[in-house]
Amino acid sequence: MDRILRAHGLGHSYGRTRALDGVDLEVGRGECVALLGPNGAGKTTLVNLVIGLLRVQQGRVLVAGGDPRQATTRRHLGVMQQSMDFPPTLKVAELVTGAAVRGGKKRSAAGPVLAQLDLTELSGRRAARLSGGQKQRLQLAMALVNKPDLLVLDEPTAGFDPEVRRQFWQLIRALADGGTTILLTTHYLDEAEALADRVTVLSGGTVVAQGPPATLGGRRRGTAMVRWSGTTGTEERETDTPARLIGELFAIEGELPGLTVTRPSLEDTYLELIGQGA
Ligand SMILES: Nc1ncnc2c1ncn2[C@@H]1O[C@H](COP(=O)(O)OP(=O)(O)OP(=O)(O)O)[C@@H](O)[C@H]1O
Repeated sequence: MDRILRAHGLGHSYGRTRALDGVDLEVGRGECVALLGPNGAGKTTLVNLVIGLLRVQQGRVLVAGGDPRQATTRRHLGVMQQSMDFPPTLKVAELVTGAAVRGGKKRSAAGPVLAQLDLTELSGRRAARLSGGQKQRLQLAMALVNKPDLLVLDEPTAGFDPEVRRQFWQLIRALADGGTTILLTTHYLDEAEALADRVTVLSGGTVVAQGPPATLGGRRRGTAMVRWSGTTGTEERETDTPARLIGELFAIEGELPGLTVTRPSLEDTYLELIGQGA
């Protein structure tokens, strides 16, 4: 697969704080990859290395084959950061046009992107006065106008109400389905599940799990817990094949009062992975 992002062996410290330690991350063309992890896991540090805001201390990062600290490589990136204040006088269309011109595109590139993100009617509005959800769409328009090879979204829905979050998910999903390559960070497991083809879970600066959302945690997710009331109290067994185990138990016990079968949810698995499980 054509890799748009290749990061290998990344380590990063702020003074004595080890923020990243030996992190590998790859994103293939057309993939949507989520970086999931609790506060302080190292997500923003990793993103800042990918977008060239931080200098690499240890390891290597290549975006579209180039060093993200170089202006020529940054042209391949579209970035939406956690918060952005817009200058008080600038209007929506001016900001998107400005972003196009800075990226070496024609001014006319702005129109289709404004339409795509449902911003055409807001073109003449001052950006600073938009609602949170509208500002977020504007930031996305500014990131997309240069048709980036990699779109980077750092906690794109932090602080939004559920409806705005869901609308934004639809937008991102449509972009992903249209072939845009996306790297996003999130605290929210449901967001990673809704959007990402692949999830990388960071905790304490290292990758603790990687894979499609449904397979997070590997085999543990498939493991079921079978419980029943035995003569000496509650009995429990872990198994990958609960139907077979129950059949065997019935054959021995004759009956299994209070029988329950539970599987860990993705949420349980995630909390366990980041060391906050029960
Ligand atoms: N500029 C900085 N100076 C010192 N320490 C920092 C700096 N930036 C981050 N850190 C520390 O590095 C670690 C990783 O932080 P980072 O912001 O990358 O995590 P994060 O996963 O993005 O967290 P959050 O979800 O809270 O944004 C944390 O311990 C944090 O306190």
